[in-house]
Formats: sequence, C-alpha cells, structure tokens
Amino acid sequence: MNEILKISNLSKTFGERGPKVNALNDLNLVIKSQSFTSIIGRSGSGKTTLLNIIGGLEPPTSGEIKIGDINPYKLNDNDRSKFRRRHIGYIFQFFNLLPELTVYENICLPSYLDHRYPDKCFIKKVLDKLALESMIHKYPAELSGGEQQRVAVARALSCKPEIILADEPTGNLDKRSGYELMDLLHYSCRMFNQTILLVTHDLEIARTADRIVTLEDGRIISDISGDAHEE
Ligand SMILES: Nc1ncnc2c1ncn2[C@@H]1O[C@H](COP(=O)(O)OP(=O)(O)OP(=O)(O)O)[C@@H](O)[C@H]1O
Repeated sequence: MNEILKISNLSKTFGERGPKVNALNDLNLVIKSQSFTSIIGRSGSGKTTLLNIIGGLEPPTSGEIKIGDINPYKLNDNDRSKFRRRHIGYIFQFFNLLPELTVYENICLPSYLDHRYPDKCFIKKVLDKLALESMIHKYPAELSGGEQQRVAVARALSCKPEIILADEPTGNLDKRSGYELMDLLHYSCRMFNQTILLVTHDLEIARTADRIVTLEDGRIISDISGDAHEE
C-alpha cells in the first residue's frame, strides 16, 4: 500500500505569550493509504492537536506534514480550505450538524460549500448503508444521538475524501451505537478506499483498528500493527 500521510519532526507549542505547552514533540508518523489507525493516549497527550494539524486546522510550530504530495500549510488559505473539503472528512464527538438544515442538506453541505453538485448516486449508497434513507427530510433535533452521528458520518463521506479524521466519534454514543459506528467506518475504509485515523479513549474500540499508536507528552511511545495488539 502507498503512503498517504507522512509527518516528519512535527512539533507544536501553544502559549506564545503565557506559559508554553509543548503539545507535540518532534513526532514522526507514516500512514498507509486505506489503513485504519487508532490514536490513543491520556488526556492532554496531544491526540486532538495531531488530528487538527493533519486536518489543516492548526499549523505546526515546526516540522512537515504531507498528504500525498501536498503540504497543506504551503497552500494559501483559500487553497487549503479547498484541499481540506476535497480530501479530508471529519467526524467529531459532538456531531456538529447544522440544526436549521435537514439531514440531506447537512450531508450535502461539504459539496455545496465547494460549489459542486453532490454525487447523488454515491450519497444514495451511503444513505442505504447507514440506514438513513427514511430520515433525509428530518432535522437533527428529531434524531437520536446514534442517528445524528450516522448523519455526521454520511456528511464526512459525502465528498469521498481519501482521509477520515474521527475525534472521539463514539464518545457520545451508547456501546451498541459505538460498535455500529465502528463497523461503518471499517466498511467505508474497505468499500470507498478510505484511510481512517481515529482518536479514542476506549481501548476496545481502538483494538478494532489495524494499528494502534499511543501518544504520551506529544510523543509516540508505542506503535503496534496487525494482530500483535490483540494479544
Ligand atoms: N489552543 C490551545 N491553547 C493552549 N494549549 C492548548 C491548546 N490546545 C491544546 N492545548 C494543550 O496541548 C496539550 C495537548 O492537548 P490535546 O487537546 O491535543 O490533548 P488530547 O490528547 O487530545 O486530550 P483529550 O484526550 O483530553 O482530548 C494539552 O496540554 C492542552 O492543554
């Protein structure tokens, strides 16, 4: 498999004026295309910071990140936003759906923002798989937490991004919905050839991945692939 993401000597320091926090310290990571990686670690270990930097939301203090051949931080703001919309899908703990839009409009939002027509055929497939077809005219407030999270997943998939970044996506779900969501992410990784990076505190959820990367104090302290992490 090819590399889709390469992170070299990445550091992030917060607190320009006040006390400094080294959230990431000289971190190196290579992610293969179409792989499923869990990122775990204690609170404050740098997981969200890493995901935000990969997602083009937070520039690193030093070091380099390449998604394919592109360093998103070498693009201007407009091109970086476009790059993000086209190549990266986000799933957050608090679904972040827009309450005044229907389920279908929420799902198509990334395409609208990109001034493109949504791929209706593809979206239909996603709706089918996520069992959302009957809900497309509803508003987020009319849905359960699990249903809202499925809408958030459909929205993340709708532009067929190569990379899905999921930050504690099961954090607000009951156990069953959490495992259903993981099945969906594994399915989309296989069916739509996506690469998934998942931040979680839940070790059982983390173990469903191909690879588990553990952070501590902004450094990788363990990186286990394949069946080894199931022992
Ligand atoms: N915008 C910010 N300004 C200042 N410090 C920050 C900022 N964002 C994160 N930090 C600090 O950077 C460190 C890493 O934070 P980060 O949110 O990446 O950790 P995390 O592993 O995702 O934690 P959690 O599991 O609690 O979400 C923490 O010490 C945090 O307080």
